[in-house]
Amino acid sequence: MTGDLIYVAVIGAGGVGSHSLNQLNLLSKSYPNIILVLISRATKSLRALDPQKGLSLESWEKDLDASTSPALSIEQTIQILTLLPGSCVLVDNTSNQDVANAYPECLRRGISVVTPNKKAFSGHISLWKQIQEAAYKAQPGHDTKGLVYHESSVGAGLPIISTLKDLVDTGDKVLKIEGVFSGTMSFLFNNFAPVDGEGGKWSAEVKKAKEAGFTEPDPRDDLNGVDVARKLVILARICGLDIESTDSFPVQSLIPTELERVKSGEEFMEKLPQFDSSMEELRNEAVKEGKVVRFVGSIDVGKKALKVGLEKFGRSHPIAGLKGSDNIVSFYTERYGSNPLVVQGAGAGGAVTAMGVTADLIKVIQRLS
Ligand SMILES: NC(=O)C1=CN([C@@H]2O[C@H](COP(=O)(O)OP(=O)(O)OC[C@H]3O[C@@H](n4cnc5c(N)ncnc54)[C@H](OP(=O)(O)O)[C@@H]3O)[C@@H](O)[C@H]2O)C=CC1
Ligand SMILES: N[C@@H](CC=O)C(=O)O
Ligand code: NA
Repeated sequence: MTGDLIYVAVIGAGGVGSHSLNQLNLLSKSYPNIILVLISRATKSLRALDPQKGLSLESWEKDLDASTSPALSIEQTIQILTLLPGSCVLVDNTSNQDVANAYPECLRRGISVVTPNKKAFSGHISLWKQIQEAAYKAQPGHDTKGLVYHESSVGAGLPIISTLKDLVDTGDKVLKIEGVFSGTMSFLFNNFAPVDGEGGKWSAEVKKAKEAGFTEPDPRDDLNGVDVARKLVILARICGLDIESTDSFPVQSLIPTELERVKSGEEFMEKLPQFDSSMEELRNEAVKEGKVVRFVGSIDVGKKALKVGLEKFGRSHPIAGLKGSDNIVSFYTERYGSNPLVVQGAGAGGAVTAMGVTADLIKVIQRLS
């Protein structure tokens, strides 16, 4: 399929970003009208000398490594995209707040946004409202505005946001959403407190989750429950609830009190083994009841009540039997009655998260073509 040129800028080339760039390379075989004009990391950037030709999607990694150009600010990136003579898409593969804060400006300038970054959609409600206001809608006066897609901000590539939007847009009434929303927490509890057999050491499992690329850049953002809280805020807002921020409801943190003030993620990881025994107590308490402990979240839409934290489950419960980094999300709605619509599968990891980003990019390209 061909069409007008679509200029793409990718910010962030880490665990998700590198897979996203490699998937973009594959995508460009079917959509030769895609032109990669820049890649930016926290420390360096790479710009196409000729924006009509773009960067090589085959050798982007080597070319970026060899680049001596400094990082670009989001303002510089917007400026570069604004001067291009066609449709532009910003792919934000960072967890950066400044980049997230700039989405309304991008959208107003007609730059579409595709991202797994949760910060914009789960931050203060005022930013969410600015994004909704600035994004394209099929209404007079909106024809020059950008599109925004963020499937991977909840459950990585799993179709959670698209499913919820379809339920809402087709007039179903969503009553409750509940499940396991963190790939990291799922991996940790599935391995630390398995249904069968011996579990590993808590801190060793945290290290493995980080190495596997499941955690946030700073794993404390997973362990303090905020990552799950962010996902719930996003889903609740799609259901029409005006949740002000992640501070608006109870969120259980698994960070030991003694480590709350530790400065760096590295120091935190170093000291975490000292607290393994308190997690073991938690595990043993559940075992005595014939149960396992898991980290879950729920949204009761009618009561506008969100909740994040530990719960115990019987060994035959679907949440107890999850494997790997699997998420499970159950949507209880009027149409689906007492048998919820359930989405389950890997909820973290570079490749599956980038899949959601690339699928969103395809939607944007198809709508712009
Ligand atoms: N990992 C996962 O399983 C999932 C991740 N996500 C989300 O995806 C996003 C990326 O996660 P992940 O790839 O794991 O994180 P990484 O830490 O691996 O990568 C982050 C990237 O962002 C870059 N970066 C940070 N700040 C800036 C900035 N100001 N300007 C330009 N580049 C910047 C970093 O640059 P440098 O390389 O120079 O450090 C790095 O390349 C996050 O928002 C995360 O929440 C969502 C779902 C699942
Ligand atoms: N750190 C997150 C990544 C995906 O959102 C998780 O573990 O779920
Ligand atoms: Na998703």
